[in-house]
Amino acid sequence: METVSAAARTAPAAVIVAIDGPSGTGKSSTSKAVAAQLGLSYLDTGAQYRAITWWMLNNGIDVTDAAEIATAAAKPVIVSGTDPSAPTITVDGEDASGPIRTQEVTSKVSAVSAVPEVRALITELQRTIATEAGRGIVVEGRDIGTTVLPDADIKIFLTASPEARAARRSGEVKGSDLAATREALIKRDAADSGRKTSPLAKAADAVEVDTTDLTLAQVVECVVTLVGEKQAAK
Ligand SMILES: Nc1ncnc2c1ncn2[C@@H]1O[C@H](COP(=O)(O)OP(=O)(O)OP(=O)(O)O)[C@@H](O)[C@H]1O
Ligand SMILES: Nc1ccn([C@H]2C[C@H](O)[C@@H](COP(=O)(O)O)O2)c(=O)n1
Repeated sequence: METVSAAARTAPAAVIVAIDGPSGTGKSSTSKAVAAQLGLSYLDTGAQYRAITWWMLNNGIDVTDAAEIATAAAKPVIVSGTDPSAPTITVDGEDASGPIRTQEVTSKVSAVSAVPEVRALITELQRTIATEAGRGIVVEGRDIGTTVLPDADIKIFLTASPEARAARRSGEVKGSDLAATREALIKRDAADSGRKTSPLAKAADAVEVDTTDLTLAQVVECVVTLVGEKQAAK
């Protein structure tokens, strides 16, 4: 007869939460808060694409040349720390959390992340991290529900008007130009939605949450409730 340990009998099943959406819809803030509240790990997949872009820029790779990007893609070692209260990202052992947020990286990341060889490597890394998260994980990005974790327990697609998203982003940087921020967001979303390989898209079975008129606390409560309902129905 098969024996089951006491720990295995009592341990709750790991829960996988996929949160996708365009830039500035609140994916990172929401995902971190939900993960912290539910005791889950957290993975910012955008940070991984930013990290590989930063490495390419630092290593003289022509980021307008897809073939050059593809050839170099496996060289950097990217490590993500998944504690929602202190997420980390290193490239070849170096802390990259600051440099990956520069304007230069933001303006180049869509081109680098569109290269299929980059996506294949980063997707594999993301799946390994999700598999190893003992209690479960909240993974946020653009293609998590459609491609990276199509069997996620719950998929959320966050949206917000371009005006609300631009206002949120402008609020982070003193003196920033609201119209220019809005145009930059729209341009990056168009590039991310228009690429051939796993574009930004809502999975057919994702729940869409429009955050335009919701506070961050309301969005977090909404997602925590949806996760709870899904787990209760299991
Ligand atoms: N519901 C909300 N109401 C008001 N501000 C919010 C809300 N959600 C997030 N924010 C703020 O908007 C900004 C962008 O949020 P966040 O970084 O979480 O978005 P994101 O979708 O992860 O963006 P990106 O994809 O560009 O990384 C942050 O300053 C955050 O504090
Ligand atoms: N799953 C993902 C996550 C991110 N990207 C790309 C596209 C984004 O413009 C960029 C930066 O993401 P952010 O830090 O703004 O969330 O990374 C992707 O292609 N797939």
